[in-house]
Amino acid sequence: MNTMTDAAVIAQQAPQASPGNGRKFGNVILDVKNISLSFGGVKALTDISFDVREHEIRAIIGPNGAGKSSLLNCINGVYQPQQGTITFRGKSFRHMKSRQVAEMGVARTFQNLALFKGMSVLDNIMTGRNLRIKSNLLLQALRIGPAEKEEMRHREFVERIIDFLEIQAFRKTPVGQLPYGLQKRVDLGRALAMEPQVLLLDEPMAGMNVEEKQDMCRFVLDVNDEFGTTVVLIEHDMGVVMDISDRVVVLDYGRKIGDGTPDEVRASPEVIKAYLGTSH
Ligand SMILES: Nc1ncnc2c1ncn2[C@@H]1O[C@H](COP(=O)(O)OP(=O)(O)OP(=O)(O)O)[C@@H](O)[C@H]1O
Repeated sequence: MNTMTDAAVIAQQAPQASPGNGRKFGNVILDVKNISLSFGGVKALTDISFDVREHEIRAIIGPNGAGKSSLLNCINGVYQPQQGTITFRGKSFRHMKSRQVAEMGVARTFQNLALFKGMSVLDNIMTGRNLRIKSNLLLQALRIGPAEKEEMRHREFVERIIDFLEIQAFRKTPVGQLPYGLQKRVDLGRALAMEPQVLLLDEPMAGMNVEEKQDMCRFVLDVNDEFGTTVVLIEHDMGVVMDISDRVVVLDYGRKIGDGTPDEVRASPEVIKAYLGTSH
């Protein structure tokens, strides 16, 4: 999306009822406090704080290089911020491994897909169940006793996700043969297979055509609505962000310059300036 289009959406769209209106949120499930992250001399994030409430759809936006992915990577345990804390369901951490974060109930999708291209849709989504597989590797390999029953249960769960995402026709298709929009949907399915309480989506609509974006929006809203999953998403498409988010955090040069409902954020002169002043 070009500069004027982004800025135009932020500044000129007629204020509408926020999608947050009438929606019920729970307590704070994720609390990011005073996070700072540097790579050598590059300050990727400076003193970032924001919270996410249960059942909310929370967007993180900002021009290229603003620090969005770095922030998601801190929440996810991929990056370890030099300062600040992240509290997830009352448990605080700064240096947590990705696997531990995942075990606590946080799943994510990736900007650049992290799927096994040669494996089927079903097997890719099944990899999302790994954290939940209890039986040992030998029993799994031999598919005997409790391992067989457990695998059946996981397969049933994965089939439900496949139905939910309307990708039944591609169950056995190697992921690499699918159009990009469907690959993104499989990536969402893999994250959903973890039964997350918080789903982090890194540019879920990137590279999609209009129809694919509409489908993905619907799935994100349905996941949030039907499973009550809290969603934190990075997205460049301002129309999408303003349509589906309850609250929006705005970053620029690693600092937070806005935080509020879509209406509040798009009325902010600082946010408008950040978008007009960039080639993104
Ligand atoms: N692993 C890294 N090593 C060094 N610098 C990094 C690393 N990751 C990010 N940065 C720097 O941190 C800053 C923020 O980058 P980040 O990727 O988080 O921004 P972004 O908002 O996600 O950008 P984009 O919209 O282009 O994906 C940039 O200056 C980037 O060059």
